[in-house]
Amino acid sequence: MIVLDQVSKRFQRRDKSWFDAVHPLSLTIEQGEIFGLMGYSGAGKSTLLRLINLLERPDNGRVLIDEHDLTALSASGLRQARQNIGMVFQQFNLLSNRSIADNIAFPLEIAGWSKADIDVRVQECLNIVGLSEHSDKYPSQLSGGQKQRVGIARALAPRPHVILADEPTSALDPITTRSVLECLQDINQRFNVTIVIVTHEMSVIRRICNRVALLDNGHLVEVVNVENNQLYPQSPVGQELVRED
Ligand SMILES: Nc1ncnc2c1ncn2[C@@H]1O[C@H](COP(=O)(O)OP(=O)(O)OP(=O)(O)O)[C@@H](O)[C@H]1O
Repeated sequence: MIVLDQVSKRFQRRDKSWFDAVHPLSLTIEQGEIFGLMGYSGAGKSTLLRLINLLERPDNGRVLIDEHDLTALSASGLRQARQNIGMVFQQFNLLSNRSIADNIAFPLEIAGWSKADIDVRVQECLNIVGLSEHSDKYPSQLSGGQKQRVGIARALAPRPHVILADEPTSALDPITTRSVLECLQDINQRFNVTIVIVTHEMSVIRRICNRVALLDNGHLVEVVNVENNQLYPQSPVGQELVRED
């Protein structure tokens, strides 16, 4: 379970004035959910996502994952805790000079796994995302959708409880988007991994999310349930986002 307790984040602009990217907000995401963060550009979605693994440290408030307060951890404690939180990026962020298998192995090497355990786990993850026959290729030899599957396999490799996905399908065409979303959904269902996904596409929310937090100018406007691929926001901004879909 992820608990954001009154977290906030402000950035300093070039002219030294301060800008509130995330106003104080609280949110609880249950283990096993696929939870969306949605809003217009600049709403604070990515910043909020990055507060969950402390890639951005909140100015105030606490972030609890499985009841551990990440904001109270030392640097080494935080490194350890991050093993439990995978991340998937819009532009994949693969290492171009490493093979697919070695990209997936990377977080396991950092975490100090043995070579034998890494080899087994990499094969498992390749299998899960359907890329077993591509293990010796390099990222430049894969399509966008395949690259994102490698990104997902890499995030999954250390057996995290949580995967944070920042616009994972925004660089992909609609058909590839569908297959990448199915891959995320499959991982969620098979391994009960909580997935938090930032998107500006309502279709992504409809397809795979259980709930979505709607953000507007750094404020949490409402949290909406998604049932049978439908959602009925109450807020004006939520209704606008649905209407524009
Ligand atoms: N490191 C930073 N320094 C200064 N301002 C920042 C920083 N990171 C984000 N911001 C600002 O905070 C606001 C929220 O950014 P964020 O990326 O979280 O929004 P978003 O909803 O994900 O938007 P988008 O859909 O465009 O990516 C934006 O105005 C952005 O310019």
